[in-house]
Amino acid sequence: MATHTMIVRSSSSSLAASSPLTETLPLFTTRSLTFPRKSSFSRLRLRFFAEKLSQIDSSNGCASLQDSGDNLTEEHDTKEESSTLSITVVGASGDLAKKKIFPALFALFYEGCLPKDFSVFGYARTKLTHEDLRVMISRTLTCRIDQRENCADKMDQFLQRCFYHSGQYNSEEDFAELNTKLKEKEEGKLSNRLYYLSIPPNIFVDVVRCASLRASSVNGWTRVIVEKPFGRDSESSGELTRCLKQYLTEEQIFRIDHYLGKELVENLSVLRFSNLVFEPLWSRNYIRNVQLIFSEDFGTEGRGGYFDQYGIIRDIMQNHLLQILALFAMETPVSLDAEDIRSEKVKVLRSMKPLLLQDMIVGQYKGHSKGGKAYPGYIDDPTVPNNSLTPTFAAAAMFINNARWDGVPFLMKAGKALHTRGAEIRVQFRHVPGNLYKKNFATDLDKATNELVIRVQPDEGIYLRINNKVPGLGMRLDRSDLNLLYRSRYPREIPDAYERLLLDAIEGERRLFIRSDELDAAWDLFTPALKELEQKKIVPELYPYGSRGPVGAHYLASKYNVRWGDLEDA
Ligand SMILES: NC(=O)C1=CN([C@@H]2O[C@H](COP(=O)(O)OP(=O)(O)OC[C@H]3O[C@@H](n4cnc5c(N)ncnc54)[C@H](OP(=O)(O)O)[C@@H]3O)[C@@H](O)[C@H]2O)C=CC1
Ligand SMILES: O=C1O[C@H](COP(=O)(O)O)[C@@H](O)[C@H](O)[C@H]1O
Repeated sequence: MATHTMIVRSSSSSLAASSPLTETLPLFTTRSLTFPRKSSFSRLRLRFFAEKLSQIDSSNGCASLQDSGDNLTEEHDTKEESSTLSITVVGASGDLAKKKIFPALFALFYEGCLPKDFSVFGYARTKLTHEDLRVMISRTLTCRIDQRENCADKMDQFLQRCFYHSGQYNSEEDFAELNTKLKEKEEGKLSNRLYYLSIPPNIFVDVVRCASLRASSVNGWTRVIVEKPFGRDSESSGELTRCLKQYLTEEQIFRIDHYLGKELVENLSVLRFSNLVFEPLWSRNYIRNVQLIFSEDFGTEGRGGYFDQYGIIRDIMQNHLLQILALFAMETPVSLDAEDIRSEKVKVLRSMKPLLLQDMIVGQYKGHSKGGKAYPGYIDDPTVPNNSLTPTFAAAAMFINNARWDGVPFLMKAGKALHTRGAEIRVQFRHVPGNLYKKNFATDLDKATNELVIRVQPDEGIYLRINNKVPGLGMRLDRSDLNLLYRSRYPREIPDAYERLLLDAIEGERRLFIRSDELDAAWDLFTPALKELEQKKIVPELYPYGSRGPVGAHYLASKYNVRWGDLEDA
């Protein structure tokens, strides 16, 4: 096994002072050290692997190390014994914390992915006791596989490690008190601290300042996961990054885009780069268009206050869909290392043309009654102004100015309160030149093109639409699917995106987090059109709650000779 020797410095007490080096290998103090070359495979995963290998039938979460070939060293074990991990969820009383973060932490604990010595702190202004927090959290914890043994015991054990501290987000004193409580739990051991900012963005900087000055680790690493939105446009995003960097190094900032943690999005690179059949087709020579589609069958219920400031383009397109696009379209990275992958993503984003207003349409849902039930319109939400022009739906056509993708439309569509919930990538291939069977398709040769669909959610799957002879004496063709349905092929439940991302942040793995130059490139693509949209006060096309969205999306697609694949499926 290849090894690598380096000198590792001890980390310092301030968040900003923690160097990339100490970030990478935080558990070690000044000395020369030999560690496995495959450093992205963490000690936690390795330990889990070593302990559970014999019990696991198929890989999931921590067991993903089965083929790593790395060995555990006694040194690693000893270091882990003497270190602690504290995870502080800031905004613990909120929706995301309850729905996603605490359940993901429990799932990691349940799967044996957290270190032996960890504690979870909730921090928010709401006055709660430890017990109140535990009761609140316990309502949303589930065991991955129902009836799995020890689930109730595991929940109790997890809840006993959860604590609460009430404080203001801009109070250094309150964070100093938090620091005292964290230290009590850390019992003088080497302490690593992870903060999850599950709060509105306008208080990110206050929290980072207070945590940095008063509650960062003195002898281990301190990392901060920042939830989106990262600004509203290029300027505000740049300003946010600048402010955060007064207190944190880039290596300490983990900008989360939870779509990158979704199984099928992670699989994109595997599909492309480890199958000979796809990569040769992955260009303008064979691909006619690519569609990135997101839809939700519910409105902004309860989140109108946030949503009205941002709208669907900033909420979904500029981040989730654009990130998928970057992974889809990037060139082969030099390696699977975070920096190599992120550099390729930046490159492709910077090769894209900024979105033009004429290549975009916007919509907003209106109230609708169906089956005796009334569904409210967007502006019926009391937290949304009556005259709001905020889009709850948008479609856009984007282009990449490079040799691989020149002229290929990348169409995005995202909407709330539509007829269904789903997220998918659709790749429509070109026509077969001189198709011998064209008479079998009547006049619509478009119907004969192949389509690859990567269904991110729900019911994860990948299918390739091909033309096939219908069995029989005649020569009739139909389109059939070569179908990889995850629930049949991999019956284990798929981990939630937040589990993967939390584990990565704990391990210092940055591959699935957004680097600041990626963020800048992403905003540069959307900022001009967003500004124009708002300056011109473009009125969104209304569409009924529960419908397929505004008809403008079809006109936009047909401008580029494209049909939305999801509608053909319907
Ligand atoms: N909810 C979701 O599904 C998703 C959320 N996000 C992002 O995650 C973060 C958290 O989201 P979510 O949990 O929905 O947010 P919430 O609105 O539920 O806010 C989280 C907590 O922050 C505190 N808070 C809320 N508003 C303010 C305010 N104006 N000033 C100070 N404190 C406030 C409240 O705690 P207290 O009053 O107790 O201090 C609240 O419980 C946001 O950045 C959001 O954009 C990202 C993806 C999905
Ligand atoms: O980031 C966000 O994502 C959710 C959708 O996430 P999913 O994992 O449930 O698909 C969306 O509802 C929300 O508006 C947005 O902020």
